[in-house]
Amino acid sequence: MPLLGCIADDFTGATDLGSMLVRGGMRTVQWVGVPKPLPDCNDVDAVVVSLKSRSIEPEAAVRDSLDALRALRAAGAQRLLFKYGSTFDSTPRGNIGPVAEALLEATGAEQTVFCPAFPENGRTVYRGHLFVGDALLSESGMQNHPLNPMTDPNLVRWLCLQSHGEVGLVPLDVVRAGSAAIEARLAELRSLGVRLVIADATSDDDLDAWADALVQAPLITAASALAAALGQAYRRRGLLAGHPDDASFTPTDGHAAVLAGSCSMATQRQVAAWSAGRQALRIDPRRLALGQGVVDEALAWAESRLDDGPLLISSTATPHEIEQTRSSLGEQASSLVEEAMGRLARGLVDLGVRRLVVAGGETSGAVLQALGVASLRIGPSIAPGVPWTQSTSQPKLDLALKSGNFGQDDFFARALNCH
Ligand SMILES: Nc1ncnc2c1ncn2[C@@H]1O[C@H](COP(=O)(O)OP(=O)(O)O)[C@@H](O)[C@H]1O
Ligand SMILES: O=C(O)[C@@H](O)C(=O)COP(=O)(O)O
Repeated sequence: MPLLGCIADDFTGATDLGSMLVRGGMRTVQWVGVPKPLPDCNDVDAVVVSLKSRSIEPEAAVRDSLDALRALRAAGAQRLLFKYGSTFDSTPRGNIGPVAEALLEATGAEQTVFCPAFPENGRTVYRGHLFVGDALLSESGMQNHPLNPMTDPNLVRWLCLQSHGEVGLVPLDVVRAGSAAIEARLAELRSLGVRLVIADATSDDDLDAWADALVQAPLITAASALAAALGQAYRRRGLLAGHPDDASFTPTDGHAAVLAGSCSMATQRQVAAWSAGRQALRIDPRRLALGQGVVDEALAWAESRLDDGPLLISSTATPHEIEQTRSSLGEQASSLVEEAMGRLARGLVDLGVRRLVVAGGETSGAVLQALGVASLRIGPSIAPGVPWTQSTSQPKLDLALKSGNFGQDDFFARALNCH
């Protein structure tokens, strides 16, 4: 029976979380949406439901998250974790605040923490301010995100905008005083009616302290890194019975390709590094909007080259180019590109691609939905937060869903072993 049920607001975030749960010693399955009928979950410690709820209307995100909660409860999950991006990807309207408040209501939990820190990937929270490496969130490149520009690094202020309730903070000095001090501060905030609490944390030891403090919590909201610490804390308390998974599988035979729809800075570097010496094609959203057969052209290009080795198709653009596209296409630019990425994925699989790297959370959601993948097994890690996964349905596909800002510059070549 799963101890922990997880709701992830995007698909790369879900595999990131799956990878960390496995690292934390939890036997984990990942569902793409809510499967019908529900699979048997007796032999797992954690179930992750991947939603595409990060950038939709807040009401729709709440509805999808509550559906996922019902399914997780029906599967027997006792505790709940709501996973969002370690860069707190959201807008002043949501969806982190509205979903968290709806989950508080539905679970009857009195309070929940918000812990986006992921120190191994440079995301730290100090005095409620989120840093990416040495830069404040709002100067990290995330201020230019096409869907959720992160223009304020102060998470207390940012979460306040999206929530009804008051937002509190457990600062680092309390965290460093240990889990009992954290619990005492949470109780004090509860007595003041503060139900939403930002968690300072700048190191993995801080996450261990948080995990110990939250071992009995019915509802936690966080990025993935806390999950690894939570798994270990659950085991220390004797809450996990089975042996951890060995996250390994035999790579599937077939062609390999990369689809990049992320415009994040790390993806821009990764696309440039790949394109410097390997097969690469760029698609232009403005040509997509004109209905110029861009997807068919790209698939014809791929068909004649797949035998020569892995190739990349991307829409990755600089902030300036995105601005230009947005001024001519408006909001529809993102959905046009996502729809094209879904069709490209289907076309590539028809051409024999069986190993697919996808860059971008929304992009991965569009691709998995287009491919009709229902659930994934978590495999070996390629970079912190990015594992290989394998689809459990036919045709068997190896999928690496890369969060926009994760991975080294040569991530694509590393993933596909083509150094
Ligand atoms: N050239 C482009 N112009 C405008 N939007 C784009 C372009 N390329 C991709 N997009 C859109 O930008 C969004 C990127 O989000 P996502 O895939 O989640 O990446 P990340 O993981 O970096 O956040 C997607 O909706 C994608 O369709
Ligand atoms: O926690 C993270 O940063 C990632 O798991 C994640 O969710 C990032 O989202 P995308 O950059 O949109 O892939």
